[in-house]
Amino acid sequence: MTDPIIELKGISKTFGNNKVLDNIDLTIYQGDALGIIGPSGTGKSTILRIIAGLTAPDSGEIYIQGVRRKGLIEDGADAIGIGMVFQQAALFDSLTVEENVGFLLYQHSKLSKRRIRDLVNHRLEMVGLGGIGERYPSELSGGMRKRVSFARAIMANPDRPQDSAEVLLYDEPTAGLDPIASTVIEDLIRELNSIQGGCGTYAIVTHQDSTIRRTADKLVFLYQGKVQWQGSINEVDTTDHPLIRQFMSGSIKGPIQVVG
Ligand SMILES: Nc1ncnc2c1ncn2[C@@H]1O[C@H](COP(=O)(O)OP(=O)(O)OP(=O)(O)O)[C@@H](O)[C@H]1O
Repeated sequence: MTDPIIELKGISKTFGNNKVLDNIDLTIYQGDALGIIGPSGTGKSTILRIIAGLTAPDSGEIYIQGVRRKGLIEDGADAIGIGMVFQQAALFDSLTVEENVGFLLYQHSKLSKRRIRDLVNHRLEMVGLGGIGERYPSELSGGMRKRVSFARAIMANPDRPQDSAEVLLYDEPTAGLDPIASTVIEDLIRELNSIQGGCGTYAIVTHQDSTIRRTADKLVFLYQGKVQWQGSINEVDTTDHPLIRQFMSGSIKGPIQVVG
């Protein structure tokens, strides 16, 4: 087994009266392809935001490569870069694709415009969108916008390699996509996992069966604030854990309360 790259210890988070995460322990190892699954509203996105340093837990500790994180990501950089691909591509509509992908480099680096353009083009090629840098997000399909947001998440500054994302967090990257567009994104997630300059470790939140099966090696199942089950992708079909059986079959009968 490789070393832990991210460790959550005793993480709790309450919104109002809603205790969303209740003393959660979770470890992500170098090279993990971890799927986080569970019914709606069980705190999957919240966990990703806590790992990314965008949301503070109420209690508990977060270790990044063995170093305890203090505060949020804005309070100090982690030892490794952690990138997040959001459910909505979250691109700036008034900027071109190139300006979106190179946004942080244009804002914060001393690299020349030409150098940034080359780096952006390379990333766009990695996601299969070479040559579209001049277009605006409104001119792209939903799947293309997601791929552009991938390119932005894996953008690296050669002057600050420590800022490159070593861990990527995907929040429902295939939600709302047709099955073929989903396959393109799923393949991309896997490819980024293996190619040089990609992101070797990732966690993915998804409801889509194909995405669970094609992108995750390990799974954690969240429900009622707790990690209720962990296992490999193969075990998801063989375990007789009642929560997993109900969830994977989509049955309304079982221990998971049907909301609405
Ligand atoms: N900033 C916030 N303020 C108040 N409540 C919040 C906030 N963020 C999340 N919540 C609540 O916390 C709960 C968990 O939300 P979260 O988005 O993490 O769930 P999820 O498992 O990702 O859900 P889904 O599968 O539907 O996307 C929900 O009840 C949500 O309404």
